[in-house]
Amino acid sequence: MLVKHSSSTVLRRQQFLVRTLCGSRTHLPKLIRATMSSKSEAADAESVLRTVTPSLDPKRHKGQAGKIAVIGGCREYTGAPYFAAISALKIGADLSHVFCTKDAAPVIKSYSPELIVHPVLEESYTISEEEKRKVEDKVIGEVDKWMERFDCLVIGPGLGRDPFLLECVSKIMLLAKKSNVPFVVDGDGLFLVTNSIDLVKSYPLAVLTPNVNEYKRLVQKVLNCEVDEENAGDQLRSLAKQIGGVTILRKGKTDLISNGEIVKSVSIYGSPRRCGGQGDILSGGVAVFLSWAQQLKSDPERNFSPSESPAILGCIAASGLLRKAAALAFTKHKRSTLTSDIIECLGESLEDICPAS
Ligand SMILES: NC(=O)C1=CN([C@@H]2O[C@H](COP(=O)(O)OP(=O)(O)OC[C@H]3O[C@@H](n4cnc5c(N)ncnc54)[C@H](O)[C@@H]3O)[C@@H](O)[C@H]2O)[C@@H](O)CC1
Ligand SMILES: Nc1ncnc2c1ncn2[C@@H]1O[C@H](COP(=O)(O)OP(=O)(O)OP(=O)(O)O)[C@@H](O)[C@H]1O
Ligand SMILES: [Mg+2]
Repeated sequence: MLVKHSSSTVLRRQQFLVRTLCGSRTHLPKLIRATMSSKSEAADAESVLRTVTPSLDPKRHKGQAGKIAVIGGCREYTGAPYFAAISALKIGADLSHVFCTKDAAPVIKSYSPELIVHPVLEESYTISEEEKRKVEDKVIGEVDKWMERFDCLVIGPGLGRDPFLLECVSKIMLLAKKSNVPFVVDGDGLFLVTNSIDLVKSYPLAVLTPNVNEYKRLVQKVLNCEVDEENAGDQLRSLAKQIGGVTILRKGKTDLISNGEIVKSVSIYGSPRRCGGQGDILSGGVAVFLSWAQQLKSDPERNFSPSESPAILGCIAASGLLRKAAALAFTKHKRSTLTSDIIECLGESLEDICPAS
């Protein structure tokens, strides 16, 4: 039988072996030294999922389990905002909104009647130079009407990179910060933030979820160096610290999470399929679990330690659930596993850990 060990067990064993064999740290082989100097603590994702997922209490009213808004969706991309928004609902949020361009809205609406879709964003090609200021005010006004009702935003899935649209989205980020609404920045939202890091700097309610390319660009821009795989945990911690303590979830074979203080890892076995859209599920999931963890934090009977910040807990829970659902979808669909198949497995995977009754 194949026995799997957690990375911390493996690390402890490596350290024990190395101490026993070499006696001194200076003699350690390079790879083991790198692992030791780049410590991250393996998170118990299932336990976090159990802690943050609320029970289905008949006394609660619509909205109390979370109101999420995705800012994304343009002419090219309609799948990404849909995946993020529908995942939020499938995990257990009560309401899921999408703010997208006028072109994308009918398409996203046609995927699902469950989503509330606002066709408010504009790309440069639809407006003249003279209209820009008026249109920007209108876009901001439309989003502002709703802002205080949201528990968390997901900014970026399928947003595209149109300069005028991104300018409007940077104003939406300022609105969210003014209202203390947490936000998850993903996809093209990270393109925007990497070029204007002040948009998120020192905002404790910001979570960045970069994939391999997005992370590389962030490291180059903020730390002015290349990605250092041998010291992955330490580098992530430095990056988060440099951006003023925002939370970063670095996606990959192992998901690494840091807020500049601690580094946690999630490496539950997921799926070998790398089809597009899995990061979008993750961003919707982080938004929901972060909102639930925020609710727990406001409970005076709960004593939160700094390592249990809602953002960190949200990232751990979403990563664990996505990986579990991806593994389940893969057992059913093998090579033809798609993002929609993984979304269909979110409920069953969460049920396995936190039964509804
Ligand atoms: N169905 C959809 O509408 C989808 C839209 N998406 C959106 O597409 C936009 C661009 O996102 P991308 O993730 O493509 O941007 P990236 O900058 O991550 O990827 C750009 C290119 O890098 C390559 N790449 C990706 N992962 C890599 C890896 N591990 N190693 C080496 N090369 C790699 C890809 O093949 C792609 O051509 C975002 O707005 C995103 O949200 C994606 O979320 C995927 C699904
Ligand atoms: N090599 C890998 N092995 C196992 N799981 C992985 C691997 N790479 C990524 N994942 C999982 O897939 C999730 C999505 O990561 P990915 O890098 O595909 O994001 P992305 O490129 O932003 O996706 P999207 O196509 O939605 O934009 C991660 O959180 C992680 O759990
Ligand atoms: Mg992505």
